[in-house]
Amino acid sequence: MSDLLSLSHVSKVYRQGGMLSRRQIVAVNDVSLSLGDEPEILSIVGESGSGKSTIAAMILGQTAPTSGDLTFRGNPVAIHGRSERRAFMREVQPVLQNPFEAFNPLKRVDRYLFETARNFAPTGVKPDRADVERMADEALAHIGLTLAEVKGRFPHELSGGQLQRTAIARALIPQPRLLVADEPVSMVDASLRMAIVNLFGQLKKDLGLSIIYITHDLATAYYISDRIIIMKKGEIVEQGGARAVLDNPQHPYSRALKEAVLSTTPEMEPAALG
Ligand SMILES: Nc1ncnc2c1ncn2[C@@H]1O[C@H](COP(=O)(O)OP(=O)(O)OP(=O)(O)O)[C@@H](O)[C@H]1O
Repeated sequence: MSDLLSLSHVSKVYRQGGMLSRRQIVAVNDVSLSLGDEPEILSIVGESGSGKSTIAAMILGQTAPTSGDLTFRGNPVAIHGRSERRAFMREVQPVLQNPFEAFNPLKRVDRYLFETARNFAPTGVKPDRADVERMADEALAHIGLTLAEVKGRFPHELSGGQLQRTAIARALIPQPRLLVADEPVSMVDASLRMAIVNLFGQLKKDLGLSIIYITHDLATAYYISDRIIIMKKGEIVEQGGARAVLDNPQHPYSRALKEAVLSTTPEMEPAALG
C-alpha cells in the first residue's frame, strides 16, 4: 500500500529578478518526507524563510517542485484538469494563516460555507438548501460552533478565534483526509491558540484526519504533534517523534530554537518543553 503523501528529494528553486536573471533562491532543498495511512499530526517547524510555506504550497499543488517527486495516494500532485483538481481538493484542504484574509469582509461567512458545501457535495448529488445548511452545521459542530452562531454574520462580527474555527470548519466540509495548516494560529490571540491547536488533535481522533501543521511555535508543535520536522534554510535538519526531538534535540539549530522558546515565553515552564 502506498503512502498517503510522499515527498521524495523535493527541491524548489525560485529565480529572482525575472526570467533572464541568474540569481536563484533555493527555497526547499532535497526534502523527503511521508505520511502513512494512520492519522497523524506532523509539524514542520523552522524560522522565517526556512521553506515551510513553500512545502505547503507544493503539497497543495499550488506550485510545482523544481525537482523531485511529490505524490498523494501514489499519484503525482501536479494537477491540470478542473475535475482532477476538485477530486484532489476533496481530500487535501488548506487552512490559511490569516482568517481575515481568507474571508472577504463584505461577504457573510455562511456564504463561504454554503458555497463549499455546494462545490463538494457527494458526487452526483445536487444539494438543496437544507442539505447545504446541514453540511455546514455538521462541519461547524466538529469545531464547537453551530450554524446559528455564524449565520448572517460578516467576518468582523466574529472574533479572530471564531473566524479561524469557521475557516477550519469550511476546510472540513469536503470531508478531507489531509489538512495543510500553514501558521493557522499565528494571527489568533495567544490565549486562544492552544484551544485551536487542540482541535486538531480532536479532529485527528474523531475524523481520522492527518494534519500538516506548519508553525514557528515550538510549544504548540510539541504539545500536539506526533512527529516533527525541523527546517533550516530549505533543508530538514532534524526529524522524529515530537517528544524525542524536542526533549532531546540533537542539531544545534534545534537546540537554539528550543532555547529561544524557553527564554521568550515566560509562562512556558521549562518542564513543559521537556
Ligand atoms: N514566489 C517566490 N519567489 C521568490 N522567492 C520566494 C517565493 N516564495 C518564497 N520565496 C523565498 O523562498 C524562501 C523560503 O520561503 P518560505 O515562505 O517557504 O519560508 P517560510 O519558512 O514559510 O517563511 P515564513 O515563516 O516567513 O512564512 C525565502 O527565502 C523566500 O524569500
